Amino acid sequence: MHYVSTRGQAPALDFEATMLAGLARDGGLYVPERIPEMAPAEIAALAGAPYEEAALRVIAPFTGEAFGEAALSDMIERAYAGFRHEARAPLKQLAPNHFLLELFHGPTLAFKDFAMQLIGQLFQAALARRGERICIVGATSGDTGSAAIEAFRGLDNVDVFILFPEGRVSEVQRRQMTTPQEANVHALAIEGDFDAAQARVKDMFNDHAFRDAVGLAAVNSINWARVLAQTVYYVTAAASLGAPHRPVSFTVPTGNFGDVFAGYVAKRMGLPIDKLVVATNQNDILHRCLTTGRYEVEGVVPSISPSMDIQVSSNFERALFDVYDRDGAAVAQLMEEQKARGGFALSQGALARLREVFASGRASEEETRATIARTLEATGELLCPHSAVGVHVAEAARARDVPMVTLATAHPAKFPDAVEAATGVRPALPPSMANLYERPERATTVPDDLAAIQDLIRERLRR
Ligand SMILES: Cc1ncc(COP(=O)(O)O)c(C=O)c1O
Ligand SMILES: N[C@@H](CCOP(=O)(O)O)C(=O)O
Repeated sequence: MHYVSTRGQAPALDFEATMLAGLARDGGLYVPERIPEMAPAEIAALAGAPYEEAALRVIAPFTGEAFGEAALSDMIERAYAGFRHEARAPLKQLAPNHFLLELFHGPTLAFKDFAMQLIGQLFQAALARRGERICIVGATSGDTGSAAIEAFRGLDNVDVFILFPEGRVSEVQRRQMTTPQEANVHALAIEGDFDAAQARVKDMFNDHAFRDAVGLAAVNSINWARVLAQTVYYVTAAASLGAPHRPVSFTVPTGNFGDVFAGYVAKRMGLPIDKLVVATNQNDILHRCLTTGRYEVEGVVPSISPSMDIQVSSNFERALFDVYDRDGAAVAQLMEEQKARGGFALSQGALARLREVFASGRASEEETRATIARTLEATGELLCPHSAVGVHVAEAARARDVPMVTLATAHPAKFPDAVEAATGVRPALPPSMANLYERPERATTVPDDLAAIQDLIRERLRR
């Protein structure tokens, strides 16, 4: 199995090299040369199967020769052993034909753990075999950072630098990143928003001398392995609702488009997904784009769902690659336009092809708060604000005869202020995090300046 860049100019790589590379050297994102398909009988066999078995069946065809099946199976077992729910990704019914897929039972209370716990294992196996060390630099709007730190803390062949937007993550998210005391963990508060942080990370990958000198690696959904691991829970959810014999739709709270793109991969593998509904908060560039055909970056406006406060949505590039018939030059030109002019117009054909798969909607702050309150009252389920954006959009988008699954992407206790303001109920952290507020914090504030951040990283690596 080989992977190609969405901008068409980087060499094709196998799975392990793709995972270690992160961003392609032409600035693009890696995608599989072809998507392996699952036969209907294979999908049906996963109904009720343990999550780990489904993960092995979904992931193995993408990893090729990189890991033997037994080794991959062991890594998957270890990755999910620390989840607090036996089903890993349980489905709960909210209303007739509307289900919630709870993705927050991992160690850091967000869906990121599904991929990060696994790629922690995959990285360690690859690095041990190669005798290499890496320097992870990630950007986060709150959840990727804590999940990455949890997966890589304390490893002696990995340094983890996480750029989070200063003052724009919840206190729990910040403390999850600033309280680990291991020397290989570096929490950096950038004076800018998530888009700035992600742009600086991509700048570092595009500075090939720096990239090679420090052994740069990616844990954002820049890394194909992240997207791949997130594909699994679409398959388990659909199979338990009757796939392949019954279509299912998903509503996905969306920011960087990685999670919903994982759903798209599942659809391409043969999962009978009717619609993938992109749910945005007031930072609604994706909803506007799917509505008007124009992708126009506006300034990020902070919201009560801060992890989705994103305007430059990295993985949209992967979807564009497909709807532009895998024409890397066309995608590179759109990305250039976005960088130079802050936006681009989709061709009519590309827009039509996107709309065949994706629908979209947006939730205002008020609608998000009202959904948290209403859902608690009607179902007893306490939603985090991101999941509430999803539920609000799903309620408008769902068809009577197709089950809708809304992804619950984080635990409400990560956003206690917003949840309490909406409901009067302050969600408690799980016991493992009970003393989070007492632990000492450690973070360095950095300007939104590439050279300054690179200097800091070089200096920390020299110590
Ligand atoms: C809690 C939560 N919900 C939703 C999202 C959006 O996911 P994506 O960026 O993959 O679109 C994020 C951030 O990634 C998140 O942390
Ligand atoms: N919401 C994310 C933003 C980064 O997304 P990623 O999937 O590309 O890592 C976060 O919480 O950090």
